[in-house]
Amino acid sequence: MADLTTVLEATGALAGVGGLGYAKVRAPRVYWSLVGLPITWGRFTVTYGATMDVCGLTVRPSGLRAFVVRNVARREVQPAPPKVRRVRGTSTGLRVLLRLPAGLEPTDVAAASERLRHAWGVHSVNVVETKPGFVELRMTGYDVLKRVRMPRRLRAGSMVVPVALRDDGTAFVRDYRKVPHALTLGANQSGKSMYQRNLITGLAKLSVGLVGIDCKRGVEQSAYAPRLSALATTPEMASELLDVLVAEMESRFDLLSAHGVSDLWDLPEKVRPVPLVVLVDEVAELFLTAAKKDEERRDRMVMQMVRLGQMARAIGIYLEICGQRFGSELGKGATMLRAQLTGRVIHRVNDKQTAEMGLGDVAPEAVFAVTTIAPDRPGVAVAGDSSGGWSRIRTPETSPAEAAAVCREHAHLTPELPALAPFRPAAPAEPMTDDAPSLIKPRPITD
Ligand SMILES: Nc1ncnc2c1ncn2[C@@H]1O[C@H](COP(=O)(O)OP(=O)(O)OP(=O)(O)O)[C@@H](O)[C@H]1O
Repeated sequence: MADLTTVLEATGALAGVGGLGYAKVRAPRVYWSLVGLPITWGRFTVTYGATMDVCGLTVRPSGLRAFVVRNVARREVQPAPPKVRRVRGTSTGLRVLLRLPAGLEPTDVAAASERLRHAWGVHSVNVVETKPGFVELRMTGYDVLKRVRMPRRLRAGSMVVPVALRDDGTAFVRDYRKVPHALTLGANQSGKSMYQRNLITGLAKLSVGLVGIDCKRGVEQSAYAPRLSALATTPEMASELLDVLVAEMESRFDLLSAHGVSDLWDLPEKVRPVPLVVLVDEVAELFLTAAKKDEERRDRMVMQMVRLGQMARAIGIYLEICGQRFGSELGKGATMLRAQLTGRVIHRVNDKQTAEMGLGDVAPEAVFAVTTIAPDRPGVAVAGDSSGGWSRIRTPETSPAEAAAVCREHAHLTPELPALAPFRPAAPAEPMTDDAPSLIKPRPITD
């Protein structure tokens, strides 16, 4: 009987270990919540002081403080680590809020993040300054970018779109009012289209007008036709569409000045024009010219895009440009346009020069991170903006059919914009399936 009990206990224990092993691989969130989080929390609590000490993150209090608080001379007080203000477990990691003492700054803690990661046995440690004097250590217990699951609670806003997951487990959002124009770069098969698809899926649900420029004959964007207010599929159409957008920008500025305001969002709601997001797929198709005669049109298009980039934020027209490279080889004005696109999402690229094109001017420390993106991780990218901050992100998998279905479902949100009506694409006749992408023809332009 005793033997049977032992066998049953051993079998139960083995099943438990097997179950945990399975959960670790197949359900890392569950494993983290049940096993990783309690262990890490305990390890953090026990070793915090010693770890901060060996990482050089302790400071000796000032003489005055030593005297007032402890009533002893400064040399008698041991260096102390930052005060822990809050510890919070999440489904992907552990968050610790620290109050930095005088003499320590956020960059000191960020510089030690690799050492902290090893000390506490977590996948990554990101350091975020939450307000002056406070930093949050965002630890992730496992590689959250391996299989992307977006957080349940997402930041919402009239022009905020969650697009991907950051490696600290938070959502990466495109906030058009904060970063109006953006550039997405990446080599073939790096995940640019997936990124655009996630973006469109989010944008389609908002009260915005979407304008597509896809000079690969619309292979990517034609599927979104029901939700597009305009679509250009050739450089000639794109040139005419950009002229119309610039004219729209000028008339919106007249509206602003008539109401004595300088920003679209300051207009009374009933007269406020709908914001527009202009999505340009494979920008090189617009810029490259086969013949001398095309150069004039190309230069005009670049100029119109630069004008939109410089001024259109105030009147709610936002640029979202995507390509494989974006440097001076694209011609006159290309780098001037790139400077306006301060949001950057750089996927795997073929050479360091392209990574520098993408991030060298806004977040130079992130250039190296781009060069380390593995080819077997499509969809992983480095996102940076002009604040100098950057993070690794990865989009969830969204199929073309899913994106097309969202566009169909929200077709009723497509605004009627008379100026863009000639460019309004006809919707595909059949709903698109994943196996059979359907192409639609844009309506011919009529005068
Ligand atoms: N976030 C992701 N997670 C998993 N797989 C992804 C992700 N992003 C992209 N992929 C896969 O990688 C492959 C290439 O993706 P995608 O078509 O988006 O790349 P691309 O950069 O647009 O390529 P191209 O320039 O050749 O059109 C696809 O098979 C896609 O399913």
